[in-house]
Amino acid sequence: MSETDTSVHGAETLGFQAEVKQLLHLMIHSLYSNKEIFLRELVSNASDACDKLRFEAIDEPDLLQGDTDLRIRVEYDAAARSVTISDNGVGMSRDEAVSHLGTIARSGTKEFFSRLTGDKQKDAQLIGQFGVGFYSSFIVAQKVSVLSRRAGAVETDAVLWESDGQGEFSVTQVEKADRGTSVTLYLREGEDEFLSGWKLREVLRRYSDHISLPIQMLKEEWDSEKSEQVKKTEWETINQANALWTRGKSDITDEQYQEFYKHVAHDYEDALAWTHNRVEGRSEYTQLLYIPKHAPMDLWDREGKRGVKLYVKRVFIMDDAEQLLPMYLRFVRGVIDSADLPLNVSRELLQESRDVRVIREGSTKRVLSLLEDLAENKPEQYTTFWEQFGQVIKEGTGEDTANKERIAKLLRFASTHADNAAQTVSFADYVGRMKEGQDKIYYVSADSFAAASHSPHLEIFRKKGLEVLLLSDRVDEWMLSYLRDFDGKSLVSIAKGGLDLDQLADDDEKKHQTEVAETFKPLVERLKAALTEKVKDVRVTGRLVDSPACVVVDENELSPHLLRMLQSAGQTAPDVKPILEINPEHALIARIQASSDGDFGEWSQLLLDQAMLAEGAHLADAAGFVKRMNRLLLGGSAG
Ligand SMILES: Nc1ncnc2c1ncn2[C@@H]1O[C@H](COP(=O)(O)OP(=O)(O)OP(=O)(O)O)[C@@H](O)[C@H]1O
Repeated sequence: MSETDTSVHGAETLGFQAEVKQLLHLMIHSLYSNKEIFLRELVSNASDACDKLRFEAIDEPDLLQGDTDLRIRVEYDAAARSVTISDNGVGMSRDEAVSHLGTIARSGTKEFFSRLTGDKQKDAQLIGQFGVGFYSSFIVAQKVSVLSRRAGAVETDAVLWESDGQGEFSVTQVEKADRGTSVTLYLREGEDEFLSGWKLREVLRRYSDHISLPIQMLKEEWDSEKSEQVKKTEWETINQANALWTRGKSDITDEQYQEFYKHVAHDYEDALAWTHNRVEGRSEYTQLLYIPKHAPMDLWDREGKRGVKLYVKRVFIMDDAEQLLPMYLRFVRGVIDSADLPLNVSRELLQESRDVRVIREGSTKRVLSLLEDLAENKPEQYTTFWEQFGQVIKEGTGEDTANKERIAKLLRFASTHADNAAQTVSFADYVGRMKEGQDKIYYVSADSFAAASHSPHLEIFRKKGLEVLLLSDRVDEWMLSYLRDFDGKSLVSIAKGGLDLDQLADDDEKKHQTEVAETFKPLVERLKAALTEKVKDVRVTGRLVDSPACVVVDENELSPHLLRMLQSAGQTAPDVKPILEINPEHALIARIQASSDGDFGEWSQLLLDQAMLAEGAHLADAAGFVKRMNRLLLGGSAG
């Protein structure tokens, strides 16, 4: 928070929050090559301020005080070397100016600062993602003055906020004849290019044409006597000044769509893709929804910002209307403009509204179609999307049962096919590569990709050339509890239950397995007796090739990986004893079989412990394991 320093002639000097100072410094250095964005940001703020006023005036029409033509004006003064952006929007009170223009109160702030690297280019991108906003004024201005009067406040109760962007700002109570905000930038040395009507018009048209309010500048005419452009007293509107989403698709260029995205999403980068539709019939609404290129800083913050902007008949109602899209599409940004909702709709009302339910279902379908289109026709873009938002989409399998099948088709996994961590395999790819006789989709889940891809359970699959999906995202186990099959093929964990690869084994193999099980029966019984408290069962397996043993759990039990996740989340997890499976072909099994009764207990324990370790478990008695292993390595006896 800011702290009060001095109070001179009614002006109060306050310090910026530490993060603001840091951000200002970074912004000036990292974003200089794209300095004209300050104009976009200030116009965007002015437009938001007008939207807010229009919304507040629904309940309190007096706020408009007869001045109902909301607009934004841009002026320059060559002599004073200043540019001013003014609006007749909602304005700010003194306290609002202090907190909005002196601090950053946004979720994801901590995360943002922790990710800065000092590398100009990378940081510029991060700042862009974080949102540059008002502070971008200081890229070109050595001093900024904000004069503002809150709608509803009296003339004498306006505020003048001033700063050179160095660490402090001052606020003074002043008079202002009309409502709204004027931001004046006193340009730095060398920034004179913005003292030109032509240049300002060019930048405004490029960045702010989508703004639905008129953006006005004073008319200029060429004076041949003076040989210069001369300003008139009349204002002219330099943008189209109608809401972009109400225009026909063919009247909007990609650049205009992108600039509008930056305005609604407060993003600095282009969007990855968008979908724009007008829905008519029983429910009438327009949606313009975008998928960003980057996950926001607060994607995993439950309190984080989400949702789209809601308009009712072109009147702005609220930012972040969460009810308009399901949680797993929380990264989508954009606008929904309803013709059916009442103007005084509240957040509570949104929760119960049938119209909202219809909009939500319709919008979800549109976003899914957009993603399907990317996946099919623009695979590179889909890869970008998946890297950023894949884990969130997986939540949809549990959250949105109605669309579960469509969501399942959008999922991508790592698998033993490419054997790297990139999640590029769809269920359809997997099914297309299934072996003859294979009727299941196999997967293994672990705490990390490395643990999954080194799982001993994979050995027989690798040997037989059967593909296995390698799952290691935190959300995977949760997803699997909802997603049991795909296209009629059940999803089967290779670490659970007695693996039934019978259809894939030939007669000789089957015969061999039965014989082996018979031969090793006595050893199995000995192991069971030695590990009686620690395992549920011991059996001979055909699933191992290089490892001597592994642990599995029963089909209907929670996997060890899931149990560990529950424990680390502080939940009480049931006590599940594993089943120890041994590889009869392994030399270590032969060694154990030959060990004396005195050593057998130690060997059994060692076998179990190493199988647990390979599975990713933490041993309760790791020191005991090490001692035991060393003793046995040196050929000693249990003593
Ligand atoms: N012209 C204005 N009229 C009224 N309030 C304003 C105006 N400009 C800025 N503000 C207030 O200051 C706040 C901070 O503005 P700033 O541009 O830094 O961030 P933002 O618009 O919230 O987000 P972003 O940084 O992503 O643009 C705004 O949210 C708004 O409350």
